[in-house]
Amino acid sequence: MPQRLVRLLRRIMVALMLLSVVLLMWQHWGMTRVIRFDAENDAGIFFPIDDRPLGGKTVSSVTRQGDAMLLSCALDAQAYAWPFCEASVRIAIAPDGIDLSGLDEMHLDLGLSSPKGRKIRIYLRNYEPEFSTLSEPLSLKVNEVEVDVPENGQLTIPLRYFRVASWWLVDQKIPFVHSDMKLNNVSHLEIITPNAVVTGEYKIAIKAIEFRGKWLNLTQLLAGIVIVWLVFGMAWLFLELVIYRQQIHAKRLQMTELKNINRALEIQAETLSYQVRFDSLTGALNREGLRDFLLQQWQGDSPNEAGMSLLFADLDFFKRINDDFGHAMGDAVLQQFTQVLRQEIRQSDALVRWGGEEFLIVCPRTPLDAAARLADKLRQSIAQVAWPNGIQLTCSCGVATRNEGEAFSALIERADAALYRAKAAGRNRVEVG
Ligand SMILES: Nc1nc2c(ncn2[C@@H]2O[C@H](COP(=O)(O)OP(=O)(O)OP(=O)(O)O)[C@@H](O)[C@H]2O)c(=O)[nH]1
Repeated sequence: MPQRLVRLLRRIMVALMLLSVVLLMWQHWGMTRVIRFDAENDAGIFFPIDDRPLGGKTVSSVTRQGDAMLLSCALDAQAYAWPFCEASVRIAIAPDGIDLSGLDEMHLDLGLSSPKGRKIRIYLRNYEPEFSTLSEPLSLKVNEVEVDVPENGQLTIPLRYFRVASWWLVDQKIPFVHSDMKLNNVSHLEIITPNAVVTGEYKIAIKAIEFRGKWLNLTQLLAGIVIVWLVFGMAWLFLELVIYRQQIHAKRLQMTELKNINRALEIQAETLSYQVRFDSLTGALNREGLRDFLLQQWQGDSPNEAGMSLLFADLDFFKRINDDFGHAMGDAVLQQFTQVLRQEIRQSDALVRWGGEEFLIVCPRTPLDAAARLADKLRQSIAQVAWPNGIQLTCSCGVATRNEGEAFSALIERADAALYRAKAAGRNRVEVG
């Protein structure tokens, strides 16, 4: 992977680690969400309710008193079986309530004056379309707690302590599947006198109501962090995959290029090896090629073994062809001369251009008389060839057979001497050395 990209990904990873730690710390010590209602700003949402519509004689009112809303209640415990009075606080307008389900606790700043005890009931009324209707206030689910109000009036209640009122479930004939506590759509809060009451004056001063919690709970935050890490990890893996594929592609191209270069070098090596051993004009072996041939030849046989014959063939008056018809014609004649010689000799013989128009024919395991016959056959063939431009050509040949233990150079010298004699004797002849 390119270094720049790796550095960038590492930085992002470090940033994500820091962000995760910061978010977890913030969730633990901060991230506070507060929904607050107080007498000073929200006086209009407090209403008195009592038991008179149900046949009771309790009289209640809600008035503003300083920084609190005061529920004053003349409670008559005789006229009705379940006497009560309450301050109803409309925190939203049904059917659109407030979702308190993600919050942790409810805090009340209260004052209480009661003829008996310090208990109050609190209802959180949840609108649920499965059974709630706007025309029937009692159809909103009643989630309740009954608590003691401390002397200082600072009351904190975890929201999970609320329970659906059993009397409400019975009254409203709510099916079991809807009987769980739900605070996802709360439109009303009610602060009510307790269950067991005596006749007398009750006063509840409500300064503030707060719902407190976190913007995100720990589970939500952890889920979010895990998702972000998973996305980051997958993006990293995907990137690695893309880069890996690119690298493989580049490697393949490189391999193909190397193969091509290799092939070109092989061809070049083959060409060079050919050029080193063969004469470029005639295709006959050159002196290096002759060396190779002799080495191969002597791999099996002893170098001192007799029986190898050598023919030294040379075109007669070749110079004249160059002079009369030009050098190109001379080259063509040399090529044709080579072809004729090659056709006449055996596969196991070696045809070597010794220099200029001089050619050696090395015949392994060939006695002198056979070599002399071959030389004469060659001479006759050359004389019979139809050369270009009606040229008449002959060749002379010196033949020698290797004596046991004789150096190859000595054999060449003897064949050359025989050729010299053939030339001296008038050309178009074979002389044996
Ligand atoms: N066209 C051509 N001519 C070459 C080549 N190599 C050598 N020659 C020519 O061959 C000629 C050889 O001349 P000489 O040595 O006098 O031999 P010759 O004319 O055949 O005479 P004899 O051998 O005495 O019969 C020279 O003119 C060289 O320039 C070649 O590769 N191509």
